[in-house]
Amino acid sequence: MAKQYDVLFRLLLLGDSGVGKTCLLCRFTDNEFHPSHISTIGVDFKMKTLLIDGIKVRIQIWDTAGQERYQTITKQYYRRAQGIFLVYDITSERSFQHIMKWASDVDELCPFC
Ligand SMILES: Nc1nc2c(ncn2[C@@H]2O[C@H](COP(=O)(O)OP(=O)(O)OP(=O)(O)O)[C@@H](O)[C@H]2O)c(=O)[nH]1
Repeated sequence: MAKQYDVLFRLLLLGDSGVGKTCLLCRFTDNEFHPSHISTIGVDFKMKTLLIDGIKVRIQIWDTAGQERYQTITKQYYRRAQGIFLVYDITSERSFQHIMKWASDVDELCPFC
């Protein structure tokens, strides 16, 4: 059976609830947009495989809940990530200001990320 991928990258989306993390992920993996906001519960993930210079690169993107009540769960995923996207809503200054808080959580839990 042919190998499904050559390399795997695990990436993580972080940011306040409602900033559009799930929408970004759906657009990237399925090229779809769903206007309703259904809050992510805990963590979810999607994958996409790209062919780059003949190498099959599988990207596994973990979509985390922005709501504070799920942070005990979501923080367990920081260390496993090889890259982290900090997401904010360009129409919400508050969500932009909170990026500092998300970044400091990452620094604390995952200093070598
Ligand atoms: N106008 C506009 N609305 C967007 C865009 N991206 C997302 N939204 C809307 O923003 C809302 C929240 O999007 P989600 O992707 O569910 O937000 P989230 O960050 O995953 O939220 P949590 O799962 O609660 O952390 C939805 O109602 C989307 O329709 C965008 O680019 N433009």
